Amino acid sequence: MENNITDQLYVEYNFTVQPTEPWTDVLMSQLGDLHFESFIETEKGCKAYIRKSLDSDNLLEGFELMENDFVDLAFAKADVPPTNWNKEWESNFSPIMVEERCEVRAPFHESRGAEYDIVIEPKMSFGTGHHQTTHMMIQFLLEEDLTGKRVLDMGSGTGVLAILAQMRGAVAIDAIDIDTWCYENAVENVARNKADKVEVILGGAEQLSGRSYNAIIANINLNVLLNDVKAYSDCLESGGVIWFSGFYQENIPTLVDACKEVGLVYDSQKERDNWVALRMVKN
Ligand SMILES: C[S@@+](CC[C@H](N)C(=O)[O-])C[C@H]1O[C@@H](n2cnc3c(N)ncnc32)[C@H](O)[C@@H]1O
Repeated sequence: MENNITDQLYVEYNFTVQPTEPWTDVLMSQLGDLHFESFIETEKGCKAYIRKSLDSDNLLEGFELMENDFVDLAFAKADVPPTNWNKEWESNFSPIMVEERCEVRAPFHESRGAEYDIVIEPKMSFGTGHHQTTHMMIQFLLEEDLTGKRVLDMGSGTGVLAILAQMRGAVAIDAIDIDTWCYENAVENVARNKADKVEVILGGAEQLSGRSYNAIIANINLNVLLNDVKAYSDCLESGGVIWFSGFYQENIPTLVDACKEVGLVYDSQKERDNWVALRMVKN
């Protein structure tokens, strides 16, 4: 399996975005919904990568941003030569430290002995702690006492937040992701960090029926959160906490309104470069 994952074939879409602000961020967020797995910002927009097996000639037909009058979008695409993603990461991935307490590093980085030392081999999955949203979720988890709690990490990516939840005392953690690649990668990272209370599950909100949690982590994107917020709330116990991220400051009222409808009350927020993370509590 290791070789299959490292040597998958990818297609690169090189996007020109006019104006780049704020549209490159919006574009990357929306491409995530179309199964693009990683992004590199460029001066003129971004490069986005999708597995060749998920690409098609008409992939972007009907894509909303292409028809948006406020932004000019153009792209060129090309096959990426077979790549050893482990090697790529070795040259690109620097360890990060959050609040001087939680380090997220790759296996080839030496440990600095942080209170929470998480080893992640991200390959093509989201969640190295470098992204603003992951960083804020780590901060929230460091502030919360999860002792004895049952936790859901929805949209778990590399599994970094589920692993941290166990380190913070959670006794049962479900890490659910809709993407097969993320699922496989999270299984590996959970084993690597000996996070034996984390169960990795492939799927989306349909996996939640009959489950119940004391706390939920959901770092995904606005569309998915709005669509699935009721399912999340339904499996959160009264008094439970839910953290959301994966959207911008301007989206807060929309999400808070949708939360109100399903009994979730605003508590507090964090911001990083216009990205936001919210802490909400269930009535
Ligand atoms: C922004 S990443 C977050 C990864 C990680 N939790 C972190 O904080 O770094 C969002 C993840 O949600 C997953 N995802 C997208 N839509 C989803 C859905 N409907 N249900 C579950 N997971 C989803 C993606 O595959 C991706 O891994």
